[in-house]
Amino acid sequence: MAALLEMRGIVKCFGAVRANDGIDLDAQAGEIVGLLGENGSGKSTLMKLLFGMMPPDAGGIVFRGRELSDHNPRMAAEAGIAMIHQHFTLVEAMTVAENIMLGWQDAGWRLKRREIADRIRETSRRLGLELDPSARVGDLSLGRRQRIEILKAVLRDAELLILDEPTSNLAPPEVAELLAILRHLRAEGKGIIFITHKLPEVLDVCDRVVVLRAGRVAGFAPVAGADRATLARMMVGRDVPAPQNLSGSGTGATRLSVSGLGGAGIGPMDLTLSGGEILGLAGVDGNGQLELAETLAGLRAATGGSVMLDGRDITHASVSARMTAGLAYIPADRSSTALVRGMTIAANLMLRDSARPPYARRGWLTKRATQTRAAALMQGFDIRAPSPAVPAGRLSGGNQQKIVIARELDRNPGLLIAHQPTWGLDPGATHFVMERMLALRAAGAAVLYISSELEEVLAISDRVAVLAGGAIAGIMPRGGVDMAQLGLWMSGRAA
Ligand SMILES: Nc1ncnc2c1ncn2[C@@H]1O[C@H](COP(=O)(O)OP(=O)(O)OP(=O)(O)O)[C@@H](O)[C@H]1O
Repeated sequence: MAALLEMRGIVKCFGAVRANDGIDLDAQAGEIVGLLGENGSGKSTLMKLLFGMMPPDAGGIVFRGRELSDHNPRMAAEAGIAMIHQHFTLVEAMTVAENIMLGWQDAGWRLKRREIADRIRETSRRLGLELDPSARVGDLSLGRRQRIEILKAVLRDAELLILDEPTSNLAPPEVAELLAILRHLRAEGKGIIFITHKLPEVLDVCDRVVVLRAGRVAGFAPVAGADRATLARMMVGRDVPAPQNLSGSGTGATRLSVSGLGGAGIGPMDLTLSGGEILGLAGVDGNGQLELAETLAGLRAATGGSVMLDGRDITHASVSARMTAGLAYIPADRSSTALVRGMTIAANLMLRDSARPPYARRGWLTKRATQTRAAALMQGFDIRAPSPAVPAGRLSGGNQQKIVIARELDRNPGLLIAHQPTWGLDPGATHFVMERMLALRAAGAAVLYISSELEEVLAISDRVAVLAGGAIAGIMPRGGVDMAQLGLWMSGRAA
């Protein structure tokens, strides 16, 4: 049987960077191909070329037996390829059905509202999308919005769906639902290219993996018989050990003391964190994680209670006063809140030090000091880019995240608030970041590690707390973790 998709010898360079360096990739109808690779290995670039978002420098694409060249996204969609973007192109004030209709007129479709609603209901039931045509998009979770994009693709008869890290912003139940939807799509004969760094997802749903490294195919294998260690080794080219969480005394003086803290979506809440301690905050996303992190970082106002850092009251302190007091913050949504995409890597790395000697003198950044520090951080954190002078927005997603992590960790903070710090990072980078958090702990810092990845929280924390409904449902020491109890807390059923 001819392949649904054949990409041959694909090359794409950005200046001196060979983002794709002669890549071959096939996909069949009715199969899920996992496209894996380290941060910056060329996955997104390859998919952008396939979808016609930019032209390759060399190579050929054959889709359903026809050569696809000089195409743009519209032509790719007409040929039967759909790209499910991470940032959705939906109008929030409109209903699901209205959003589906947008663009249909262009495609020459003339359907009555009722017929459209019927089609949506039928397809939604068949694929397990659980979408109500009359629901307002603004009221729907991220997972549901993503499903509207999948629905759009299916209703337009897409034969190949590209999903680039589709699970990174989803809560665990929604991840499981998405994987079930992918299985339905496969059963209907669709081809799927699935990019993810989460190896359990790959093992769960993919038929085959193709692994990229530095713009080339480093390996491919059927998923049957593979395990996490094999996949991680194929991606990184070496074994990725589990982080060693050894000492973890937590016996230092209290660094963070939160009492009766309230704000929009959270509280009142009490929390203490000692130096030399990592407190893992588990829980299903959307239960006040963002609100708590932003209130502690000074981006949202507290409406009650107090926050003390090293004995100083910072409840109403500005963001910069908190930073000066020793607080560092890695937000979950790094690309829009913590990075200035148009600014260089060096400038982004220096954002917090732009007024401090030796990096700044009389209000001006000193070029040599900043370049030297930026180059050192790029090396230390394995930020892959041609030079510190490249705009941050040109880096791969994972490398952009490493800029923020490097900047915040390098300041040797007394208190680090890390919200989903490993989102978008490959296994090697994830391991590295966890090791750095442990080093920070060993140096006496307090770390609040907020993550919906329970496995990570359990691996790194000295105590595990659960946030549910904007409140701390309970806290237990790492040694005595009771999974059943954790589950109850996470589901919001206190027991
Ligand atoms: N528009 C661009 N201009 C310059 N360089 C780019 C551009 N887009 C990508 N690159 C470079 O191409 C390389 C591959 O990037 P790509 O985004 O394809 O990686 P990726 O495998 O998707 O990574 P990640 O897992 O971090 O998302 C990187 O070195 C990146 O910096």
